[in-house]
Amino acid sequence: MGSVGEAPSPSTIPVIDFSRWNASTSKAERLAVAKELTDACRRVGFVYIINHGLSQELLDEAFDTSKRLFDLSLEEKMQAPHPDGPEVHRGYSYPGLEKVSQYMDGDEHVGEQLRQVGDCKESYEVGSEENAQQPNVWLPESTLPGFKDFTTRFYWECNKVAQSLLQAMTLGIGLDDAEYLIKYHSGHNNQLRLLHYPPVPAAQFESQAAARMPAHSDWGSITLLFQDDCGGLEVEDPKTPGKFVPATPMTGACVMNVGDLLMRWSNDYLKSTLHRVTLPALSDRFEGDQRVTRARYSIPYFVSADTESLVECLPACTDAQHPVKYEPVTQDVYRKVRAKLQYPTTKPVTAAG
Ligand SMILES: O=C(O)CCC(=O)C(=O)O
Ligand SMILES: [Fe+2]
Repeated sequence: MGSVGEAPSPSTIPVIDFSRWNASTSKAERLAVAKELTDACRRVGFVYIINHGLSQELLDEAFDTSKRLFDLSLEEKMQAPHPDGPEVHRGYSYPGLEKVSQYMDGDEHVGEQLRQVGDCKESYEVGSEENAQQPNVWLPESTLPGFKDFTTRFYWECNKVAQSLLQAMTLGIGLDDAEYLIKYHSGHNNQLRLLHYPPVPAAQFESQAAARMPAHSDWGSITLLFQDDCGGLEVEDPKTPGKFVPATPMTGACVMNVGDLLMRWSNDYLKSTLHRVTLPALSDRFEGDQRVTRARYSIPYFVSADTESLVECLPACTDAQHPVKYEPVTQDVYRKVRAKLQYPTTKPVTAAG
């Protein structure tokens, strides 16, 4: 494990004011934002986006909705259970069901061993209603009135931001066709995830019986992440492998990062960076005799290419000095290899974390 993070500095994770993209009609101004964004995605792989277009009111409602969901009893939440196995990633995952790891060789036995240390988190995944491969799993409306309506609306609002960011990146990368990336990202293969890391006695972390979310990279194209004020998200310092720096919460900002498939697509021009969730900052880490950690709520939105997309080196990312590094692969084949390691192939014995 890397060393504990130091104070964040904007030079580590850049901040981009995206109102300059949304409001601008000047080509030069848009190109400047696009270059800044692409540069951040190359150097760090992580960037704070401020003034992205989602109102604070909408974000507050998203966190309220998430809190209402996780405040339900386990029995109620299990009315929308994540289906068994790694194929469909929708509905409610109780603490310990999903194990995040960076292990990618495809050996299921190793995957099972990694799952011995449970991740102390619960989550709920929502997708497009039109994604037949990944059918949504909804709670009965009476269990959480308005949940389906709100999360569906929020999903499509996040997709608007994602599309603007992809357009800016297309320009920044230097692709001739301004719609190049958008064409592969209809939005129907994205995933909205509500995440709750419940309070846990510190001893469980100290004895390494539990973790929040170990270091990993995301699999898709880009991820937009909204986080509460708890803290704990850390990003690997691009200059010092193994050292993690905090991605300190910034009210209203979205933390954007590049995923593995976009890195591959760009012939490693863009960077998919390791990140993890540890305990909150020292100052407010523990409460009471049991030294219980604060709860954390976060909302990642994973943006993925459509399943049949053939991911082969972007035209602007190869030349004589930069030969193509990777074989073409479809989004679907790539996703299946990664998903297999995160969810057990058989049903675990208990439903409690
Ligand atoms: O909770 C967070 O802030 C990080 C979540 C994350 O990295 C993920 O779900 O891939
Ligand atoms: Fe992640």
